[in-house]
Amino acid sequence: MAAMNLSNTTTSSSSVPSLFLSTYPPSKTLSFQSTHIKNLSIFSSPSSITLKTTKNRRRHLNLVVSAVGKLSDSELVPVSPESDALFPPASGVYAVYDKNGDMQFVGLSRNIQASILFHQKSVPELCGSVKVGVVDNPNRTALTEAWKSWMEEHIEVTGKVPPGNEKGNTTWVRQPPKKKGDLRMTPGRNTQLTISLEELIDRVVKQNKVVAFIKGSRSAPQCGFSQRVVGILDSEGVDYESVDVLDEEHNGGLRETLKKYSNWPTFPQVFVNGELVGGCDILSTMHETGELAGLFKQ
Ligand SMILES: N[C@@H](CCC(=O)N[C@@H](CS)C(=O)NCC(=O)O)C(=O)O
Ligand code: FES
Repeated sequence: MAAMNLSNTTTSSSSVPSLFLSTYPPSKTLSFQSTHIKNLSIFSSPSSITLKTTKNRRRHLNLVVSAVGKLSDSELVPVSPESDALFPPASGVYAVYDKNGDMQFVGLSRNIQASILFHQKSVPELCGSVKVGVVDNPNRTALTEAWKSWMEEHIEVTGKVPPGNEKGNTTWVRQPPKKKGDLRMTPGRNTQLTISLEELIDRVVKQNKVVAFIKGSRSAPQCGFSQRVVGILDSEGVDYESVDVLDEEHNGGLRETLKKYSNWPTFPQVFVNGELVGGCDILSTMHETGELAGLFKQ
């Protein structure tokens, strides 16, 4: 926990009382001036000071107080995918060194433990050892300050930014999962089908566990009902195929043929294990009751 010392109280030449505070660990020295402050009461916590003025107005100062020490003073802990070195699931900064002891990356994280595990899995060859610094009061400013102080210290010593922090380097960042594309019933309008569209629909719904026939693509649904169903399937985390019934170029005639095939007049239509389950209303209810999750497990 950080402690604060009232190190000095002075009166400046303009007769405005000034207050100098220092923090321990010595992450920041803070000075404060106010014409409102005459008699002060000070209440402090690790993250803020409340100053009570003669007018009984409370003034809060949020401090950037962190328990992060210097990078050079932090302990270097060897890691490997097999090692059981456990880091705190806390907010803070971490520096990753390769097996030759060269620093590769300085990161900040809301969960140091999860971030390091992620790096160990994604780039084990670059993870030899790690230094961590927990930030006590992990607001955004405090985290950024801690990260900056480690970066600056490293740059001062080596004269360079760690390779993983160079502009454009994506080795250490989580890539958002790529959205699957939509399934197309034909390669294009000019392709002659050797089987009927009904048969093609039958194959698609029987050969894929979950198929959603929607208006628009899964990445840009063209109707609120379809959008809702895509959202439900995404949140269920199920692997599913989607077919855009509005795509006349690749799925010409599908809109009307599917209504006859399923005997269901509207879209979206969701099939599971070859059977029509329903549209937006049915899927929403089944999602809320948990029935859908059960069905996907079958
Ligand atoms: N209550 C329906 C709502 C879906 C709906 O009404 N869809 C309409 C408008 S998008 C539809 O597909 N109409 C037939 C068509 O556009 O061919 C459900 O639960 O799915
Ligand atoms: S396209 Fe209008 S409600 Fe679906």
